[in-house]
Amino acid sequence: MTQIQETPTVILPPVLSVTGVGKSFGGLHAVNDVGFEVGPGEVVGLIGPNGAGKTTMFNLVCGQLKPDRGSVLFDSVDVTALAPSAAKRRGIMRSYQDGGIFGKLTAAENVMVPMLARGLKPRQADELARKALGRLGLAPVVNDLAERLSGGQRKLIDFARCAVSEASLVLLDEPTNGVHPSIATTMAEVIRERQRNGVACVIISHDLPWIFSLCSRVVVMVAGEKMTEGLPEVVGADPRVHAAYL
Ligand SMILES: Nc1ncnc2c1ncn2[C@@H]1O[C@H](COP(=O)(O)OP(=O)(O)OP(=O)(O)O)[C@@H](O)[C@H]1O
Repeated sequence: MTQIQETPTVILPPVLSVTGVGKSFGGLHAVNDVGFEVGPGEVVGLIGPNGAGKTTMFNLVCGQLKPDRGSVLFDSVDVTALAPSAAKRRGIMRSYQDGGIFGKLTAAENVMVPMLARGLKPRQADELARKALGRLGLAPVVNDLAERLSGGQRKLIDFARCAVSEASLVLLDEPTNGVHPSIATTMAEVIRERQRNGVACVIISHDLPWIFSLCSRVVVMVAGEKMTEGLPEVVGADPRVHAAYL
């Protein structure tokens, strides 16, 4: 009789583990007792109406803000008290809602900065930067100063910078804002490619069709609290989520 051997299931520890995190500004609970996990190579959406606390949550994860309560573990190490530069060195990379780039540098130079910082030769960094920007439709403006470019183009520079990083966790804040839908599709392809290389990603977006098609799981925040989390199709059909957006 043939014996069928079961393949053992390997459960990898989460790359990011946020537990009971809270942050208040004066009397305002911007983030109130929120927890969620992100597995290695997982792409998770973070959605919610304006003022829900999503960007504050990113600031708490990457060390830009210190939580009043709770903990943030990255690769099973407590990074709650780490400075942003230390979090970055450990492998957490983020993009910013406003593009967060250097206006007096060219588009290519902006993308090169983190690559040079990690020791790549200028020529190699320049080549990779141009390639990443070209893929996002920015080939004609690679040599233009970032301050001369549109908000959408600056968002793409910020995205390209994340795409070429060696981070194992990337936090993207409204990456498709002001971006043409065809380029948003290319961005999703880039994120999936990074995912296949084991890079985990948390994405804040108000573009629900885009985020639902990309993520394996969606966390919903409303007024500083986690309302729910689950599969995109389940979250998308939840009347509480619809009500929160209305
Ligand atoms: N540094 C700060 N000082 C005071 N209040 C702040 C600060 N940062 C955020 N807030 C407040 O905390 C709440 C949550 O803001 P946050 O930017 O995290 O929300 P969000 O979900 O990212 O919103 P949006 O989708 O509009 O970007 C808001 O009421 C905001 O005004």
